[in-house]
Amino acid sequence: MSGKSLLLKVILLGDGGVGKSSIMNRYVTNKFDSQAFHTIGVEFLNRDLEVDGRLVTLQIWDTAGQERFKSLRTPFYRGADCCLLTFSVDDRQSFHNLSGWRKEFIFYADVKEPEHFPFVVLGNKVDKNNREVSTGEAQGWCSENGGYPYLETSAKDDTNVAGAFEEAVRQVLAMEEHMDHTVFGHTVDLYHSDRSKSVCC
Ligand SMILES: Nc1nc2c(ncn2[C@@H]2O[C@H](COP(=O)(O)OP(=O)(O)OP(=O)(O)O)[C@@H](O)[C@H]2O)c(=O)[nH]1
Ligand SMILES: [Mg+2]
Repeated sequence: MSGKSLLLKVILLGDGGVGKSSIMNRYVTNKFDSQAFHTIGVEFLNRDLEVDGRLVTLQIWDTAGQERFKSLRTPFYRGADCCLLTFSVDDRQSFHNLSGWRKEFIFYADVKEPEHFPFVVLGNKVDKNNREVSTGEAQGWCSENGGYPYLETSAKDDTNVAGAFEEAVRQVLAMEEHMDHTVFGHTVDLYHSDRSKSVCC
């Protein structure tokens, strides 16, 4: 296990009321408030964890989902290592809005290669029995829209909350590994292209 802790910024996005603050608070403080207030702007909390032998400090950014707070949240998207796109399984509209959230994130975070960015999709409030979005439908959207991992959570019951953040870390680490290999590949390519140039001139 490496002794050095890696600082990762993960950001929770999704409609107002889907449970973003509740997920963050459940994970960091192990508390749940059944009458939580809407977030205004952004808030963040840190938590250390270990994933596959790597020590990680997660900086979790919780954003305000209500449309009227858009200008307060978007300046904080830059530098995020992973984005947790969140909807509530008892709210079909929040599921339909996932594409819009992804688009907003890519634009304001200025993501250069959106197809390689680690998104994770969370279907929250699985403890409720008035479900409007099935597991299969959500999984279908994830596989058609970039092959994102999908996790069903309940901040209330503490279902899969830790698992969601661990998955986020795994996605980032996997991406880093992929980038390392890509950079190595490019180095070799550049070497060859330089040589061919010198032959030409
Ligand atoms: N039953 C149930 N209720 C939940 C769950 N998560 C959150 N809630 C409730 O849903 C309401 C909204 O939760 P929040 O965490 O404030 O939602 P949010 O996504 O942060 O909303 P904004 O800050 O407006 O963007 C609150 O009353 C929570 O208690 C859950 O897993 N199950
Ligand atoms: Mg909130």
